[in-house]
Amino acid sequence: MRSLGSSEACWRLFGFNISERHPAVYAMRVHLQGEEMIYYEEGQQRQAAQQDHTTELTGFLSYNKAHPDTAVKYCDFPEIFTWHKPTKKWVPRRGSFNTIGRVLTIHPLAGEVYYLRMLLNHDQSKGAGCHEVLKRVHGHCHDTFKGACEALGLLQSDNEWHTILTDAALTQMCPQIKELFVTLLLFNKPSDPAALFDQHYMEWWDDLKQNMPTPPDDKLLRAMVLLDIERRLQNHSKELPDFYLPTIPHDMRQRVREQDDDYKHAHLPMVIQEELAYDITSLQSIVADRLNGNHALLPSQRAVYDAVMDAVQRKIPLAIFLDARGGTGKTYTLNALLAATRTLDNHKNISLAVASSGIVATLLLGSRTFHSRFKVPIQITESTTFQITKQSAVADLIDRAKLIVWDEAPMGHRHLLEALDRTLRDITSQDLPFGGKVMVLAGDFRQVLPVIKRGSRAQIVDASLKRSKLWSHFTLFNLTENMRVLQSGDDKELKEFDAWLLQLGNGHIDYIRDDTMVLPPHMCMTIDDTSRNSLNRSIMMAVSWVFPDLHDRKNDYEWIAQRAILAPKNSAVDTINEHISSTFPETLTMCRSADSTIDEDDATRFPTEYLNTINTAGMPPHCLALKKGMPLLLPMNLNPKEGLCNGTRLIVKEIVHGCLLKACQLQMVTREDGKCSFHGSHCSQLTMHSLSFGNVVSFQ
Ligand SMILES: Nc1ncnc2c1ncn2[C@@H]1O[C@H](COP(=O)(O)OP(=O)(O)OP(=O)(O)O)[C@@H](O)[C@H]1O
Repeated sequence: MRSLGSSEACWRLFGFNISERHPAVYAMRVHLQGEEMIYYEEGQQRQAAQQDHTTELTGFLSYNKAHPDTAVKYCDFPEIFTWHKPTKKWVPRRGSFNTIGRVLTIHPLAGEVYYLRMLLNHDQSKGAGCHEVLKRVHGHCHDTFKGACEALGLLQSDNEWHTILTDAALTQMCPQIKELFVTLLLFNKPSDPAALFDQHYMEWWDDLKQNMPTPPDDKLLRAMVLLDIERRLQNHSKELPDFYLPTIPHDMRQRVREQDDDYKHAHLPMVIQEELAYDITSLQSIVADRLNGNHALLPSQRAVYDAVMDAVQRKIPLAIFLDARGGTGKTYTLNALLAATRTLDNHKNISLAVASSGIVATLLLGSRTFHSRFKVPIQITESTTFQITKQSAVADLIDRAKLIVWDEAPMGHRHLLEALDRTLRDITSQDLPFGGKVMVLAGDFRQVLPVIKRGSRAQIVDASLKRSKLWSHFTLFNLTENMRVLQSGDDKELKEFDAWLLQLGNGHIDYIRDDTMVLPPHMCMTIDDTSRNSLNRSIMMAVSWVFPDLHDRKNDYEWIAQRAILAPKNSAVDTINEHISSTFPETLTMCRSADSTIDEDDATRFPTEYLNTINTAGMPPHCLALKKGMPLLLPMNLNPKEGLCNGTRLIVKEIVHGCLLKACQLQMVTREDGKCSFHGSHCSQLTMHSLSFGNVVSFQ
């Protein structure tokens, strides 16, 4: 020890403690039955064997046996009990010493004892009176601790996926099961997808058999199921080999094409087929309604429509920016454009729609996120290029597209626009802005600008599209009439809110300080003095202000879809969730992740219980406590095509085996009178098991 200064030197001279451990950590032994560690001097084996071998673990088991009401986990025992060494017994703690227990770390290669340790850290150890009881899960006594861990969903294994697929075969239609399998592949990384496929594919072909003129043989049906899975994976830019699934031999593909009408024209890449598969009648009726129907485009909307249609039909380059704040009919106009252009050229015209966020992508006809459509890398810089090769199917699709629509474009970094320009010039081999395509960008610069991590105002402004050298190529169109307010009739509150929002966006609100402003009183909640100083009470008040009588109104989707609580930190979200969940009388289901290190050697440095405690931004918590009827918000783009993306609202309907969630999706629909309302659509299935960082569904 070196004393660095006079104060440190004095401290040392006076003999004060130079280290302290708080709280005290009690190391707890773990061993299999009858495998307690015994220490003895050489030649003392006999005496040692006759001694009392009680350890903390056997003491814990005996205590539970004698006191069946003790429901405390092994690892939590030292917080309430103290280990009396002379008698080798746990006795209730008298003082309020702050001690925590840590079960000694075991390497995964140690076998059963490693899994025993896992169970001792789990609720399973509560009240366990012997080793065997730990193996009993849901009434079934497993042969091994590993089996018990698997049954509890604590291990990365495919067993639960087998169970889910078996259950699905009994209750669901084939296309739903195949979609579920694709979700498993994409987000849960089963360890042996080929084995899962081989075991279950026979239950997935009923829908394919129906269209066949003659009964197909098993080999052909297997190829057809694989082809179906391949098409579904391609929607997510994935292929069968990405998941070690068998590929389909060329002659089998040929046989499928000859047999099945659906696959006859399958010579075009899937991404192109998808863009040619719109229901033309419904597109035509959208166009008819928006040109001449009861809800015809306003003159300002029509001006955009006419300019774009003219450019597409005459095949001349055009770049438009549609500046429109929320509710002015941007999506309405863009959908009219997409519908009209897709019916051109004998319905063979391709128009691509992309949006900066998943939730906006669900509102535009046939839209994808900008990132997924153009394969944008995660890090974007000035020289970024999209991961699209000139020979790829996506390049072919982009080359065929006559119109590209990008909604909520101001959220995108100018580097994205510039990279898109380079990509389009390269794919079309035309040295014109955006390769000579008709580009329609839409959005509102008053809303969210590109997110620059810890960026200053100047850096954010510099990242905006307006700072791009390409901005000068855009012609500006404006939509100013707020249709949402207009449709509401004489809703004074909505009108006032719209006016206030506009003032805010234009920077005309009075700020108290740099970034602090006073909200209008009707937007604020009043809080009484007693609640002001108590975080929990104020959270409870906020919850009942936003969601009064939630449980009684849990089926009122319109009402639920109109409210949300935003919180800056995961910890606050957890507190709010806990409070809301406690208002539901239904049984609580705990859905836990199975966390493990990628490298087994790291397992001793980062034990499972430590991984379970990690709760950072972008990562779901280890434990999701769900109840039937609870509203949820999905925080990631899971399957935008099915409407499951960051921001989708769901209502819990059922939790199967603690790892599959069946939830009703709240979707916005435009009614006959042109107004929008929410309704609960089909039941979505989401898997909820995190097998490694980042591939999980979570709810907040
Ligand atoms: N010309 C129109 N005739 C009738 N209804 C319209 C018209 N234009 C827009 N609407 C309706 O106004 C509402 C708002 O339109 P839309 O959702 O397209 O606005 P937006 O600008 O995309 O809003 P946001 O940015 O908030 O998504 C919708 O219900 C839409 O059906």
